[in-house]
Amino acid sequence: MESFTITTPCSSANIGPGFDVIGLALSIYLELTVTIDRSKSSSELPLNCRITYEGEGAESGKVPLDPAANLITRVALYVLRCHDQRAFPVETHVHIKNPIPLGRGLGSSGAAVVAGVMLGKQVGGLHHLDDARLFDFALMIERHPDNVGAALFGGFVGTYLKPLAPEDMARVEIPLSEVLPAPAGGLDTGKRPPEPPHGIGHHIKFPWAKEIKAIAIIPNFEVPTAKAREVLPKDYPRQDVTFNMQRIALLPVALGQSPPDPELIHLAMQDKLHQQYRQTLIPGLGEIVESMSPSTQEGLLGVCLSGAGPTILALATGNYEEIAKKIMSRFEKNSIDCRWELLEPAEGTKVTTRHV
Ligand SMILES: Nc1ncnc2c1ncn2[C@@H]1O[C@H](COP(=O)(O)OP(=O)(O)O)[C@@H](O)[C@H]1O
Ligand SMILES: N[C@@H](CCOP(=O)(O)O)C(=O)O
Repeated sequence: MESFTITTPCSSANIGPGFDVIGLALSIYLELTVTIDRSKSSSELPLNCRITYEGEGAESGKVPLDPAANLITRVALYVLRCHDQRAFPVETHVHIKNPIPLGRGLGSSGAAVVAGVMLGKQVGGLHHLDDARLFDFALMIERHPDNVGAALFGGFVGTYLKPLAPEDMARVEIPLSEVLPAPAGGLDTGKRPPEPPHGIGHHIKFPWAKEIKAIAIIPNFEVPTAKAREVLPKDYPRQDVTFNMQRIALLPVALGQSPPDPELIHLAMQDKLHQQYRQTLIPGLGEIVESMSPSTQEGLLGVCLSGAGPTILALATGNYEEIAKKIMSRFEKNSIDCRWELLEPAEGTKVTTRHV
């Protein structure tokens, strides 16, 4: 029996001005425990794989257990099929433990995609795939690099896409439905799926001041990221773009400096490219971002929408509960219940092999 565990952190993307660029891996971990019984020569299981699931959304059955429909195993199959392996090894069991809330702006899908590419690599024995190449595979599925970059590499990262040659660009623009075909019969067309071009995405790690912790205030409703991207405009006024560029030039320096400078961080976390448009989906967002500042709240550094929301991320050096409760009370005015968690920067995706 072969057994290994894949651990992938959740992430908060954007951190204010860094729309689709900046990501922060945080300490809630998706965990896959995988066992493969190599003594068996055939399997009755669909695609040779059995999935069990515990954690967020388990009771509502939101996460499919069919390996042709589950995001993690579909991504693993994509990696396998790009290497001419049609299914999982015979008798593969994937147990998913997922404490990352779904559709809340904490990168649950980014973590699932990264865990999926790593699963494909491990079960397929594709040891030549290094993290840079796994990033390419992840970017064929989740096409903004901030969450997957943070989930794969860990820490506080800036991510960027390389300008691609026209033929490679065409491959990256292939509709997602062809990269990850619809479930069941459609999934195995017998054709090799489109392989990612090499070096689509890159990242750089920024320092993070040890004093800074992240408070996640998590409302009890979901905002699917795809929906939160639809409300964004296609074009932006030049002054709004300049506003964000000025702040993004400050942000990585401000969050790396020890001791942290609250006024500088608060300024560096302002945004004009996504938050104002997403207010329509997240009642109270505008008021929360505008009303919370270090000058009126001891310990607070800055507040922003986490990813596409609805979670609010507050960075702070103390008074965590007080800050969380203030933000929660603003949501309560709009009849929204929340919970909160105190998180820290996390390392990237890890594989641990066990001998059973
Ligand atoms: N562990 C998981 N296993 C399978 N699917 C998952 C998992 N985590 C997330 N997903 C899928 O991703 C969706 C949420 O993605 P998204 O709307 O991008 O929100 P976010 O990434 O902010 O949580 C879920 O509804 C589910 O379909
Ligand atoms: N840059 C993306 C980040 C989405 O993050 P998620 O955690 O909400 O999936 C965006 O802002 O759309």
